[in-house]
Amino acid sequence: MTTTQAAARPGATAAQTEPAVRMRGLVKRYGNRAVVDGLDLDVVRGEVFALLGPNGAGKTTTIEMLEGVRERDGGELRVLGADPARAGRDWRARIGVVSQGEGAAQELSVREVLDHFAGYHATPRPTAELIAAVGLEEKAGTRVGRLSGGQRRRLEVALGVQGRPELVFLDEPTTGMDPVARRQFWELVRGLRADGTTVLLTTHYLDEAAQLADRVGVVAEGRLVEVAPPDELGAELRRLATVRWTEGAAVHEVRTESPAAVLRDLLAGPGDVPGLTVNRPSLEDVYLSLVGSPSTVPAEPEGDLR
Ligand SMILES: Nc1ncnc2c1ncn2[C@@H]1O[C@H](COP(=O)(O)OP(=O)(O)OP(=O)(O)O)[C@@H](O)[C@H]1O
Repeated sequence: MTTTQAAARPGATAAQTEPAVRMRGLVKRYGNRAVVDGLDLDVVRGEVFALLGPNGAGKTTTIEMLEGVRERDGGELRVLGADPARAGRDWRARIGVVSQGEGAAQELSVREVLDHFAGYHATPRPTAELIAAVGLEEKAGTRVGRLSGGQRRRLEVALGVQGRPELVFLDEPTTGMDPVARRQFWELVRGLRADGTTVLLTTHYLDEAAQLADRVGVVAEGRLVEVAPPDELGAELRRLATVRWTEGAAVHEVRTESPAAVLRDLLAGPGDVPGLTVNRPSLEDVYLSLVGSPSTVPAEPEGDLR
């Protein structure tokens, strides 16, 4: 595993420099199988952190242990300065949760549900503001049972941030949302971050992680494979560009740290260079490589320059 620490913001006080989330050797077992297998990670206050990983990697299990709804089998855990397994109601009021597949009361309208749950918070965000933030204005009077899956997801996101939590857990928050709703949600998260809220989210959308996260952690089989800002993930892999071109029926390919030099040599020759492309691994290529799936990053150069 690589870096798990992030720098504290300059000028932060001692209380603020304590990470929002601190895990050391976190373990969860089912039978004799560790589905979370020794996670070490700090999420600093005020950052947006995205956990990425294939289905079954252990992301939800990890988040549920952080929320205090699932017991851990080993390791140390501090969330907003407390052990989630023992923390009380005051602590719970400081966190917001959007979990997978939650269901709100079917018979109430969107506005009624939000008004109802507002009563559980000391200083709730106003219902109208929440409805606008998740783009449900046209559905404010609609019964929850009549909402589409994506609209219900938006309502769950609104409920998760209603109490102005210091720390928000968002487990696959945009699953089922259309592209417009997803972008609206991104704005909501950016607004939370601007207010100083710490956000820990899981997602299968790499563009979402790249757009939102200060850092991402890639989890595979219960272990953190790498932690880095999205544009630095897989730095080793990304150093290499792939230059491709064709000569007759043959496709040539060179992986290089200095594609400009390769291009200069190629273009110095007589005539055109058909099919010439230069590619660097995308975030998706890097991710696939980190989780051990076949990727589009070529293993070896298949051809020479001339
Ligand atoms: N109550 C349970 N009993 C036994 N195994 C469980 C239980 N809950 C989860 N698991 C197993 O733990 C592993 C991790 O599951 P988890 O839901 O944390 O993965 P995930 O990374 O969130 O996946 P996804 O991307 O599909 O949501 C999976 O193999 C799952 O089958």
